[in-house]
Amino acid sequence: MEKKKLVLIGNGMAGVRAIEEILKVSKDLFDITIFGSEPHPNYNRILLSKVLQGDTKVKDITLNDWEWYEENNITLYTGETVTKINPEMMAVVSDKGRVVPYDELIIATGSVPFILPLPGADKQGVTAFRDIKDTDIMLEASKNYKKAAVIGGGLLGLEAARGLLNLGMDVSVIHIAPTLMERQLDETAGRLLQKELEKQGMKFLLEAQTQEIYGADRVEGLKFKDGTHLEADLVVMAVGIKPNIELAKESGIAVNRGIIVNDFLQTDLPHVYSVGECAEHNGIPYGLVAPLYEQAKVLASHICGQEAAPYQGSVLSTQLKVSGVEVFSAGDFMDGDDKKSLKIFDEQDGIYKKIVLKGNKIVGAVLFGDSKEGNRLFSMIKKEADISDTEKITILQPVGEEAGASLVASMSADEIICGCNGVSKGAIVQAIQEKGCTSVDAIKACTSASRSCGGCKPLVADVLQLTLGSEFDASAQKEAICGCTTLSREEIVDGIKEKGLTHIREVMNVLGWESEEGCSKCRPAVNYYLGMVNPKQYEDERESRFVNERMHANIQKDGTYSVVPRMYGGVTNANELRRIADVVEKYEIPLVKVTGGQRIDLFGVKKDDLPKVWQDLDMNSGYAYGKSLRTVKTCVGETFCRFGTQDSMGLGIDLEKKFEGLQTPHKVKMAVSACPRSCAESGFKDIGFIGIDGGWEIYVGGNGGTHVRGGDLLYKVKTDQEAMEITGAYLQYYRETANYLERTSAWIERVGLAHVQSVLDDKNKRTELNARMDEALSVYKDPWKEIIESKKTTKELFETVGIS
Ligand SMILES: Cc1cc2nc3c(=O)[nH]c(=O)nc-3n(C[C@H](O)[C@H](O)[C@H](O)COP(=O)(O)OP(=O)(O)OC[C@H]3O[C@@H](n4cnc5c(N)ncnc54)[C@H](O)[C@@H]3O)c2cc1C
Ligand SMILES: NC(=O)c1ccc[n+]([C@@H]2O[C@H](COP(=O)([O-])OP(=O)(O)OC[C@H]3O[C@@H](n4cnc5c(N)ncnc54)[C@H](O)[C@@H]3O)[C@@H](O)[C@H]2O)c1
Ligand code: SF4
Ligand code: FES
Repeated sequence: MEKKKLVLIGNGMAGVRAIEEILKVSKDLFDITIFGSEPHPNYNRILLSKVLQGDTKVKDITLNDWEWYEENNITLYTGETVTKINPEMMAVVSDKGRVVPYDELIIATGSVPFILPLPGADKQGVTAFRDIKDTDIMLEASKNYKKAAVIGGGLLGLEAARGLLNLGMDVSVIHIAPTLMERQLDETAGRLLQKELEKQGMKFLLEAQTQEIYGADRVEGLKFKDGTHLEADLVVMAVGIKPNIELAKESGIAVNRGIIVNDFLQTDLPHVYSVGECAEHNGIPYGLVAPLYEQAKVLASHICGQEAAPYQGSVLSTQLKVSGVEVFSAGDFMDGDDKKSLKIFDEQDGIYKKIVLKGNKIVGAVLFGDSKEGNRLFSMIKKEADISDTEKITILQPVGEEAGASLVASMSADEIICGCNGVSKGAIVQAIQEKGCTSVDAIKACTSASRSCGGCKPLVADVLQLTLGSEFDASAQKEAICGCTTLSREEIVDGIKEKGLTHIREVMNVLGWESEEGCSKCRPAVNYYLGMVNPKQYEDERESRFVNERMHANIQKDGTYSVVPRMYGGVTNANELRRIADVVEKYEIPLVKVTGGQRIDLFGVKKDDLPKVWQDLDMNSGYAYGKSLRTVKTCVGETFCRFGTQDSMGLGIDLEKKFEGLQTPHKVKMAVSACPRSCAESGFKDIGFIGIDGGWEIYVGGNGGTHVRGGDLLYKVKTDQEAMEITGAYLQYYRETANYLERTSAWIERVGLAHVQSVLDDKNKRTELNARMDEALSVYKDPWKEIIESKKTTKELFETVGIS
């Protein structure tokens, strides 16, 4: 049978999902041609926020690569826009003059960003945030300019603003309404969100109406209706979107705000369907992927001639993708008239939860500060669950057994885990049990769960853990650590444990390395894994370490070394300073510099002088070269600062003394600030502490380097002792599950904050982790003193070993 010709206009998320669904039904029904205006294969638009925030790269957000089109015999025209649909000829015409006939046509042209018709809106430096091109404009601007203004305090505007902050820009959000995200949040949640984002460094101008964008060729600022102005050299417009309907309208297809479709996504023109943000169903054009994917499924069944349940509209739920902020909103979230609400508001901890009830049914919810219950509430809203037999408050705050159990354990099989892709817990369990999926990536490939915004990854990991029990490994990734072996990190660590391996060579022999000697990638990694598994028995193989770690000093451009002595919590005294000054003079050290980590760096030390310098300094190594704890930066705190509510120096010194010398997969930096002003930059450290009234907030996964990342709030604790206990357990879990050379910022993204929290919530696990941490710390000896005391090591390092 000859295949029918299917043409898709719009190579975006909804259109291509419809094609995927069609191919699932049958690969032989259609000859498929796709037109896309953008020059890329189909990519995950949602993750552009993460690209801007520095968490991922453009190259990593492709959903269907070029090979996928080829493998499925799809003719793809990228960088080519369809300009005309000719219903009589049943053909489309592109801007390159190409004419392609169709038997069935799908219009999935998405939306266009709404650009305020302001004077100056066409100036250089004014952009929307919709596609890769816009993202590139912002990334580029951040390299040369400092002041960004984002117009629109909705989901898109706030995600853009967070990204620009991460890129080092000074960011102001101009919002027309009195509170943020007013389309998704009530006033209380909107204000809490504003407070939290202000803490992160965002500035806000509320109820502000922009009148003009001024500047010469490039934007220089914004003028407002009240006569005030704001300087800006980048302006991002995020004031909503409009369904992209021009092509359909000009072709005579019925349109309203969007292209009007029926319950099977058919337009009023025979053989022409529409799906995605451009389509309007029952008066609603949708702007989130979950409903668009539901539409794509119905369309696929219908176009393939299968019996399909009609599309009946979608209830929406949203989450803001800004790290450190938990915001969830679903359904009809405003109370009033016939709707009553139930609220919990913990002002001290900044937690606000609200459900909206219509009679006995939950119709909406807003969560701020703790969105763990989001999925459960969303399922109840979608099912229009009757709660007349339930103690109402337990819906917001489960008590007893339910509160203690993991969230996924208490979910029923039909409850949705991945909102974007509509994947239920039951479907994930089925993929684990019947298709042998053992990792989040495998589940993604089998079910599409976690394929879009990625927000459900921690829950998917929890379902895996629940279903696989002891066979589950949070960091299960089937990725060989290097070309010398096919084994992943987990397989190597398991091999070391199960077979009792104690040397690098033994690991390579027993676990079947392809190259006898290993390489510069696997030798240091195996060295670390061996030390991590057997801290007491394993003797570190110095030769497998990188040169700086072998020499316990950082080699410089000219072959000399830099030496950084430990200064606990950045605190020093006259004796230490005197000794440092004497050493500088005695060894003619050319540069003395204060580091960003609050200590003193001696640059230009000759290799032969290193042991003598260490001896004269009589201070511990600052490990400025190692994959270990570097510094604990502190502010002066309550001892001297009038804002301080906690003893930041005290906690910082205790932390540094306890964890110094700890071997970790990558370097670890900490900071302790005694109040939310965070002078020690606690939000951008691997572990950061911020003093609040009555305790500490602990942030994790922050990074201030090439991939800037704001830390996520792990816990709030009351005492220094609790802070130390959580830190020990957290660091040990990182040591045990991260890949060698994986920073905590990348690790927490991979395994998920919620997953780590679920491990640390368990008191027994915390105790066990701390016990293993104490064992690892018990073997620490200061390496400088060790070298000085061992003539053999001194001779080997400073007389025979060449540095390469
Ligand atoms: C930064 C950002 C973050 C987001 N985050 C989330 C989120 O967290 N969760 C969520 O659910 N949603 C999110 N969204 C929204 C989500 O990305 C969209 O709902 C989704 O991409 C819409 O899919 P679509 O296929 O309808 O449109 P699109 O993905 O826009 O695809 C339409 C494609 O058609 C092309 N096209 C248009 N006209 C023509 C023509 N005439 N000829 C050829 N090609 C044409 C366009 O160039 C475009 O590539 C986000 C959006 C952005 C911009
Ligand atoms: N996490 C997510 O789910 C996510 C993230 C980004 C984008 N998106 C989607 O992308 C689309 C676009 O997002 P959006 O935030 O632009 O749309 P939006 O309509 O949700 O928000 C636009 C905001 O801009 C404000 N606004 C309107 N005119 C203004 C003006 N003149 N000055 C200042 N503020 C003004 C509005 O009050 C509104 O809050 C939406 O469909 C959204 O759902 C979703
Ligand atoms: S973080 Fe707070 S307490 Fe610490 S120095 Fe800054 S203002 Fe003072
Ligand atoms: S909830 Fe967005 S990918 Fe699963």
